[in-house]
Amino acid sequence: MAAPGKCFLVTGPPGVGKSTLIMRVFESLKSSNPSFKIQGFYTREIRQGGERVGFEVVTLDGRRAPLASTTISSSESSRWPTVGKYKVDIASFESLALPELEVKEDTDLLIIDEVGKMELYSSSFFPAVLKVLESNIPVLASIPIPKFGRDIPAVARLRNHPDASLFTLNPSNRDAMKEQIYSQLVDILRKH
Ligand SMILES: Nc1ncnc2c1ncn2[C@@H]1O[C@H](COP(=O)(O)OP(=O)(O)OP(=O)(O)O)[C@@H](O)[C@H]1O
Repeated sequence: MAAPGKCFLVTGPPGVGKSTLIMRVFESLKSSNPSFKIQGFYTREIRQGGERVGFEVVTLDGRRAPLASTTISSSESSRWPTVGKYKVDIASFESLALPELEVKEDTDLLIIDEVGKMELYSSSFFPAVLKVLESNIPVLASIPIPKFGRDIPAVARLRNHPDASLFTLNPSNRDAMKEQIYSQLVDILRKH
């Protein structure tokens, strides 16, 4: 079992700065010690002509794969689940994200941005996240806030996990939260 508090969960409304915080913490950790072995992925928008047409998943070392799109309409994609106007390409997500969640002997930190509705359409994703939590590896992840009062069961489970510390962002506290998370993580990683 991971030591208490080794799972740092960042949450808050859409656009509040969860991904920005996670990437800033990642960059600060890497510049404090380039030999820290940090792996994981983040999700970013795909824009065309100023319009959001989908999302892609990007590993911390820069490999990319489509996650969801408004523009794909093949016979295959007609069976894909939808989130709003986006069709979720589960196979593409899994091909990149699942190997990234495999903890290696020298892994210091796992970054997962985010554990959200699209990602959770993969039935293998949440078990892989729980497996990371069961290892002794610190985790920095983002989770959505409940929408219209409805919580995603896997997200609720993560939030209530005994190893989880929750950081709820707003525009006034996000820079201070970044410093707080960074200083706690750098301490843990130095001892790891
Ligand atoms: N600390 C900050 N200072 C200034 N601008 C910020 C900060 N954090 C985020 N932003 C800006 O706010 C916008 C949204 O940030 P970001 O994508 O990190 O939010 P998010 O919470 O991850 O969004 P989503 O829920 O849609 O994934 C970006 O344009 C980003 O540059």
